[in-house]
Amino acid sequence: MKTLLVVFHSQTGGAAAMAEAAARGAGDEPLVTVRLCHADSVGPADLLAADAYLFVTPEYLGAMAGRLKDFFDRSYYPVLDRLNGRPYAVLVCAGSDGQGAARQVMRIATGWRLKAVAEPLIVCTRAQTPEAILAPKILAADDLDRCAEVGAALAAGLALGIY
Ligand SMILES: Cc1cc2nc3c(=O)[nH]c(=O)nc-3n(C[C@H](O)[C@H](O)[C@H](O)COP(=O)(O)O)c2cc1C
Repeated sequence: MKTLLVVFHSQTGGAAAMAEAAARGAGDEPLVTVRLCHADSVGPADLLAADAYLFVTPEYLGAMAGRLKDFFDRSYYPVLDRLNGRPYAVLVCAGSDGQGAARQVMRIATGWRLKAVAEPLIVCTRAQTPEAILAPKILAADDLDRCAEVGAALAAGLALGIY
């Protein structure tokens, strides 16, 4: 049995919905156990115990969410050189951009020598006003389907041992 660790943070629900959709997609693969975890609740031991990773974050101020960054800050050196070659993907929920957050996560993953198995998937909510940005997010079904596909592809590759 292989384990896929999905690590996320979310404030208004968008990234949480993306993480849940990806976990659901991955969950269809019987040979893979999926752990869906908030970034605050996981650390180095959880990374070492998993075989693949999905990092899911909102973009805040051009960067990944601070709570996901804290997870990386706590975990980076304890697992350095111990995750080499394991597969991962990044999902970002953004208002209108998302590239900065994706780039930051990928840079850390490169330091860990993880292997990207997909381009970062960015879902934009198009929220522009303070009220819209702070409102709970309901994502479109096709965007959630795309998240589920990333989870399913990662889990299938893991089960088949192709990474
Ligand atoms: C403090 C703050 C900063 C934000 N900065 C950006 C940004 O730099 N780029 C962007 O595209 N969206 C930005 N947004 C919009 C969020 O990425 C968007 O609302 C997203 O849905 C947040 O994910 P969540 O629903 O999981 O909390 C920002 C939102 C907040 C609250």
